[in-house]
Amino acid sequence: MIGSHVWVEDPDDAWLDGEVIEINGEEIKVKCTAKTVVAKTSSSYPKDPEFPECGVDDMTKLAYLHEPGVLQNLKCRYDANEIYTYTGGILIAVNPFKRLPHLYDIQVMQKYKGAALGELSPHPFAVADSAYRQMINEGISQAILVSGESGAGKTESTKMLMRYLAYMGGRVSNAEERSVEQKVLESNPVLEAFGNAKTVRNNNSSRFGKFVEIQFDQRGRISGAAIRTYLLERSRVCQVSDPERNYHCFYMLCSARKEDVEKYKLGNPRTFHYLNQSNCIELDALNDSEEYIATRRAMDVVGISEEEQDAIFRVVAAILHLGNVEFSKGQETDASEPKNDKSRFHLKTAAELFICEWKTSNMPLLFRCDEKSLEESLCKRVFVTRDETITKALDPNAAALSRDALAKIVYSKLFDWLVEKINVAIGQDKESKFLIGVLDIYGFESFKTNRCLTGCHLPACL
Ligand SMILES: Nc1ncnc2c1ncn2[C@@H]1O[C@H](COP(=O)(O)OP(=O)(O)OP(=O)(O)O)[C@@H](O)[C@H]1O
Repeated sequence: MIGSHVWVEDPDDAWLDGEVIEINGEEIKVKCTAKTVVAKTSSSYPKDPEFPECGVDDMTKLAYLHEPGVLQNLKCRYDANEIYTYTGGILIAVNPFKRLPHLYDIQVMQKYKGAALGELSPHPFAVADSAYRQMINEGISQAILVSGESGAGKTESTKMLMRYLAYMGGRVSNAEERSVEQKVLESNPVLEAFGNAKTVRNNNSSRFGKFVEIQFDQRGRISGAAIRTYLLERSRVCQVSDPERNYHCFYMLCSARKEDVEKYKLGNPRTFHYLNQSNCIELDALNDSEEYIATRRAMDVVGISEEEQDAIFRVVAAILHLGNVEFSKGQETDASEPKNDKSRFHLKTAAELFICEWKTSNMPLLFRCDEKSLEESLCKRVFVTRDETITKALDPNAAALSRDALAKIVYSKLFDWLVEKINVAIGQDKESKFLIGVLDIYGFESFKTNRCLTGCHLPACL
């Protein structure tokens, strides 16, 4: 109808609103603020002329629940620093990309305690409070799903949920003993050091899914917790492209205190193949050497001993050395061998670092190899049939693929071990009455092509 207000799609601004000034069959002419556009009637949407200036705190209150209406509402709330909005029982968070500490302080937590969902402004504390109340009142375990695009703010929202649950179910612990909730929150830096990396969208992107299970006793007090992780992105260990980085721990270790860098025979990260495939080495807002110290401290807090920490970083360094082993043609047909002295040095160092004195550590024995065995495992493949064992030499390309597969599997085992270790340190309550699970699932990304860049089909690449 002429004079009605509509939304029409726009290639630059996604949606433009304006007034219909002409109708020609299937097409309408719309006068927008900056320009007049012609659009198909079928791809235009009605606009609510009475839409409140500051938007609505629950999308279900919108006169029209369509894409331009939802986006307009989120935008005007965002402009007023209102980053949270409900859609019924679902909370939508828009990443503010700036700290808003007044939204999360203790007074705010107190305000949300016991308030019904929808009574106060939309907030992760309200969602956590509602889950906690339902668990107590109905005696049923609860789950909160946090989902969204990479960089949307899932991990930050998860931390807020955890903080609130810790506030509600926390015990008064003595100064010497750390509470379960403290340990869960303090395990974050360790998991982030080994499971997060810079991606195009997020400088601290979680490259794994995480399910945190908070266990409660009959009285609603936290009695234990467990962290389960899923689908660590293994391919990143060997392949990074501009402007992304590998896992933070590799850069941290290269920037560690001098004695550690010397002990692990490291140096400039640009000299390592697994790091220098991307030009992005340093990050503006992240000091790798400070992060190294902070990670070590966080490891102390979650109960990883000095000896275990050394074992962990030896494996990290060994992976970097392994990545620098290049192969050339060997003497036999289709065989391979380390390319030169430099490759031999890295192979030897990787083998040395992989061998540890695992006396008191219960870390799984990843390797117990000398240089020769490591070389053989990379340059040859062993097939075991019912009657015999066949050893086949691998050409340089295949040897490089075995090297990468080994690096990936070792790294993912190391990550699993760390998670296990954190769980032991936090302590689980097998007798717990109920639990609240928070699932922070891997942010999805949309690429033109989604595939493994090596083209190999090794399971370790998946
Ligand atoms: N509520 C918030 N307040 C302030 N900054 C935020 C908030 N949410 C997100 N950010 C900022 O955005 C960055 C990315 O957020 P976050 O790591 O939570 O995203 P994500 O959805 O978990 O991404 P990925 O799936 O890649 O791990 C954070 O490092 C932080 O700088």
